[in-house]
Amino acid sequence: MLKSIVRVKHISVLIFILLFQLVTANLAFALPALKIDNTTNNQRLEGHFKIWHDPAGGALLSDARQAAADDRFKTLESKGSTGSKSGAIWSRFQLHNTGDSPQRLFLEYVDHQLVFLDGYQRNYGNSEFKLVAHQSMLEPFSERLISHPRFVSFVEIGAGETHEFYFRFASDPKGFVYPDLRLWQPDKFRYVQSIEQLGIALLVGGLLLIAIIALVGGFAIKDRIYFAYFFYALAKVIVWPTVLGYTHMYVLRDSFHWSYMSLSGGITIFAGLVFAREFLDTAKKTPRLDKLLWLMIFNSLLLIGAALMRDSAMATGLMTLALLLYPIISVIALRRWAQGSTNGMVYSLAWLILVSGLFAQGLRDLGFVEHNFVSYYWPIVASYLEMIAISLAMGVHLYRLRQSKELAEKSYRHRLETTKEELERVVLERTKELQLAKQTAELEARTDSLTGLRNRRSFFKDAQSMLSSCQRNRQSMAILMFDIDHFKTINDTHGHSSGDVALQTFAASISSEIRESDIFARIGGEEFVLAIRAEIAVAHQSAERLRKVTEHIYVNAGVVQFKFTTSIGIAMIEDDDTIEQVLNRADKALYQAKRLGRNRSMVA
Ligand SMILES: Nc1nc2c(ncn2[C@@H]2O[C@H](COP(=O)(O)OP(=O)(O)OP(=O)(O)O)[C@@H](O)[C@H]2O)c(=O)[nH]1
Repeated sequence: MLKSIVRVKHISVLIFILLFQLVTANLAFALPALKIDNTTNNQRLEGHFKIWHDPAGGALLSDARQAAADDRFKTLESKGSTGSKSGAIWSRFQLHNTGDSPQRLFLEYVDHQLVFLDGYQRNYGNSEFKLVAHQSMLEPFSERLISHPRFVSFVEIGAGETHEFYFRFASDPKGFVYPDLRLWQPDKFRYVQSIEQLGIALLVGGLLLIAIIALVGGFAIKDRIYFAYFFYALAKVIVWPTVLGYTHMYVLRDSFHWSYMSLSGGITIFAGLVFAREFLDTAKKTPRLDKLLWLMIFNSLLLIGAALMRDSAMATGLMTLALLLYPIISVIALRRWAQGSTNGMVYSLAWLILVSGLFAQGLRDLGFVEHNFVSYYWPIVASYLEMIAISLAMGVHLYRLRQSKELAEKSYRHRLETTKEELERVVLERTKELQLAKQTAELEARTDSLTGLRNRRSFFKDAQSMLSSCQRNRQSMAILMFDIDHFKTINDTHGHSSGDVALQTFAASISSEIRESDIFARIGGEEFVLAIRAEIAVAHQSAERLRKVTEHIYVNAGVVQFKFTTSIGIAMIEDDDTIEQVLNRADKALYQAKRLGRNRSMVA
């Protein structure tokens, strides 16, 4: 029993579905009129219209009406657009005002890519069609009824009335068209428009800020990567408002041309590729892939050329090629990432975001992805996010540059410090050496090299100061002049070197017998002189003592030893004496001593 009830229910559902399909397929205009009233706002017509493709593009309203009568209007099958088609797409729909007052509405075209829009309206069943929209991108922007980057038309429907519409969408000569409109209350439309423009202004302003910072950075750091980044950001500042229609709305109000979009697009692609080369350092790190990048740069230059020459077919082809080649950058970035480059990692991510935006736009235009808020704005947001990601990487780049500069400065300071210390040490060492050399030179200048005693010059200097001091203090001073006896014979007998040893031994022996304050010097070959502070008697005693000391000197000359004696001349200083005068007197006394038989001392 229960089973049969379920079966009957199933059958009735099936019959209902079949009947529904039969009815909907046979009705020329199966879609019911869209109900509107004063609450209608941001209402898309999608699902409430049917379309007809006119491949030649020359069909008039009468042709479209005939197509409708022949049931040639079909439901739009794709999600995004009608795809790239030549000619025009006609859409047909009805609006029914359920309210008790007339409705004035804005009909906004949902995309910015349309070139022509025509619209016809009539009160269903009685009146003739009238033209409610006749817009063209080729017309100056200033002539638009409602100032907006996308086409906006105005319709009015009386209370309780149903109106029938035919809208013609065309992109000349071939293009992507999404035949959809949005209904707005005019005041709400203006409010949403200002919000949208604020959002776009913020994005573009952000890009401009990035461009300025990059430019300042370029001048400050003198790194050309920042200039490349500035150029790229600036190109984006130009391309997005141009593509979205704002450039024509605010700047080029009277001169629309599609080539401006291609030109700004070409420049942006070119700038992006130049920046990618710098940022990823492809010339050095991936030389083979770098050649592909050059190819892409060449393609972007051709695109710029085609846009300047206003060759639409060539520009479209080159732009498509440029976008199709874009994934190569991702490959390069991934390759650089694999090589351990942080820039490579960031760029892989940034480029993925950008390509996803462009991909979304492509899929939407081809009709694979729904035309909605996200698929409409994702490309520009993605393009912006790409710049943010790169900005972060540039920040990191700057931070690292600063760090390595600080490190270099630190090690430079350290090296400087070490070098300074080293220099100071060397200077100190050299100064010491120089002082020592000077001392040695001075010593040599006043020393007799054979005996180590003062030489003649030094004796005169030191004896002079002793003389002055003694004359000042009225002290006695004596000069003892020594001359070794028969020294020539010593030389002749024992050899010159033995004579030298005799002189050295004599000098050492006498030196050890006198006071430190006494001035002893060798002033000639075998002549020595001693200056002492002493009375005449003491001087004489000293001379005798030293003479006796000399008698006991034994000189070792190989197998034989020999002795020698010395004669001494003594002279006392007198007032106003000079050293020479005293020496002369001592010399005379010495001569006396020699004459009297040598080995004796004589007072002058
Ligand atoms: N070995 C050596 N001999 C020297 C040096 N300087 C001078 N003589 C020698 O000393 C000798 C001095 O001789 P003389 O002036 O004739 O006097 P002397 O032979 O000592 O005779 P008297 O002075 O009269 O006792 C010379 O033969 C010089 O060549 C020296 O530095 N070394």
